[in-house]
Amino acid sequence: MPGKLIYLMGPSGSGKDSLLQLASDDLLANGCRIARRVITRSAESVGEDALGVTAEAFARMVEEGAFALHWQANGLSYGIPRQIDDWLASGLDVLVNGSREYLPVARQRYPDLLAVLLVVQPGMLRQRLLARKRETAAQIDARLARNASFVEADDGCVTIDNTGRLEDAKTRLIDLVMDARRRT
Ligand SMILES: Nc1ncnc2c1ncn2[C@@H]1O[C@H](COP(=O)(O)OP(=O)(O)O)[C@@H](O)[C@H]1O
Ligand SMILES: O=P(O)(O)OC[C@H]1O[C@H](OP(=O)(O)OP(=O)(O)O)[C@H](O)[C@@H]1O
Repeated sequence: MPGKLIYLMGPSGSGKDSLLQLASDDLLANGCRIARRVITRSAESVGEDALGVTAEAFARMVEEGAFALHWQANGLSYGIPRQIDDWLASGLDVLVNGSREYLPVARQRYPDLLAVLLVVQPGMLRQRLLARKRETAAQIDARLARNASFVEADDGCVTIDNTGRLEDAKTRLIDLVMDARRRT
């Protein structure tokens, strides 16, 4: 029986990377792999367990068919390795740190994916992005402006609120993943 693709999205600063890091052991223990992204961001500033590559290397990987999914945002290119298809075929669930903009394309390729939207109370994103100290003030403004173009949630996705403790968001994520597995 194929596994389930869990597509995690949320505005920049909502806590996707933090949540995946905190939940990684429990996800693994529950038969869910986390896809390691390839990003055209320097290794030092990747800030997650991603592979940083040059734009040229990324373009080559696209040509070679290295990615199951790939998109561009925030001036960067992101790729999800094809390996996820082997995991899914072998019955493992796979969690992807995805893009809200790219969701319709991802849905075409994986019609049964579970879309999960991580949200925080308005006003808190800037605070969290500033605390992260990865982007410049201008980059933070651009990321906040980008949010205006997305609806908060639709019928096709479930939400996790990360306004409070990250530990609570993790509990909700694990529940969702286990529930999705039971229904597959
Ligand atoms: N529940 C939380 N409470 C307080 N700070 C948090 C929480 N979740 C994430 N953060 C912090 O917010 C910042 C943005 O989180 P991050 O995981 O990088 O978000 P994203 O990957 O969605 O852009 C980081 O500095 C992180 O430590
Ligand atoms: O279409 P959107 O939903 O806006 O998403 C665009 C991209 O931004 C995030 O990446 P990244 O990890 O670089 O940014 P973040 O850490 O600031 O969330 C997200 O994971 C997407 O790859």
